[in-house]
Amino acid sequence: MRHKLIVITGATGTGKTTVSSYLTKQYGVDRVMTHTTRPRRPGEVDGVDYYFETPASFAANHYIEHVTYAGYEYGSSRESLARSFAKADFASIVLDTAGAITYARELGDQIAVLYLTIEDPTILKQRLLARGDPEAMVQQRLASAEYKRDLQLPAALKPVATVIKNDDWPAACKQIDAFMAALRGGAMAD
Ligand SMILES: Nc1nc2c(ncn2[C@@H]2O[C@H](COP(=O)(O)OP(=O)(O)O)[C@@H](O)[C@H]2O)c(=O)[nH]1
Ligand SMILES: Nc1ncnc2c1ncn2[C@@H]1O[C@H](COP(=O)(O)OP(=O)(O)O)[C@@H](O)[C@H]1O
Repeated sequence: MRHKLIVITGATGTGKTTVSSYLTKQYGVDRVMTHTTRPRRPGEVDGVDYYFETPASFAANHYIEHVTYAGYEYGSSRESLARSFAKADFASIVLDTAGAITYARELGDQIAVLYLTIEDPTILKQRLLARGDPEAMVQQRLASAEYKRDLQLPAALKPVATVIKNDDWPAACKQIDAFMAALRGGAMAD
């Protein structure tokens, strides 16, 4: 069976990290760790949620792609991807839509894309505050061009993305389960 990378993308607060954890718990999908210069949120752990970097240490790594999102740097490395594939046949990675487009172009049919969306984005603010994000960080995030951009599924991802509506978590799980059944069926047949 070939390795598959599930790229999870969508706007801040739509549930990307939650979906990634669900895939790990339910399906043993290993999450590819990425690097960031963003400060840690309460409860986040270095090497578990991200590799937290200083601007200098961030610049010293080698990335498949890297982006600036709401004023901070984020990047993903080939080494992290190889580490996940050594552990499991399926891996996931959480990316902004710019990163997802790069992965779709570079890795072709080795990836599958989940695009997360919610009907009423105004409730995202409450979700971010409930998650424990500082108010100032939430304001900065929701005002960013990247956040606004990621509220729409980019045209380049339309042919490869499965849209998951995450207004309601049990309903989202059903969509993810259907996606995994199709993906595992397809990967077995490869
Ligand atoms: N392109 C790219 N995006 C990343 C990477 N790591 C994280 N991101 C994205 O950066 C954005 C901001 O992430 P984060 O600060 O954790 O905020 P969150 O989306 O609110 O959880 C999200 O869209 C992440 O998916 C990466 O290595 N490359
Ligand atoms: N369907 C849902 N209904 C209510 N809250 C949710 C739902 N999905 C995720 N959340 C919560 O919303 C917050 C943001 O989710 P998270 O997975 O961190 O988003 P992202 O990684 O896309 O920024 C978290 O506190 C999470 O527990």
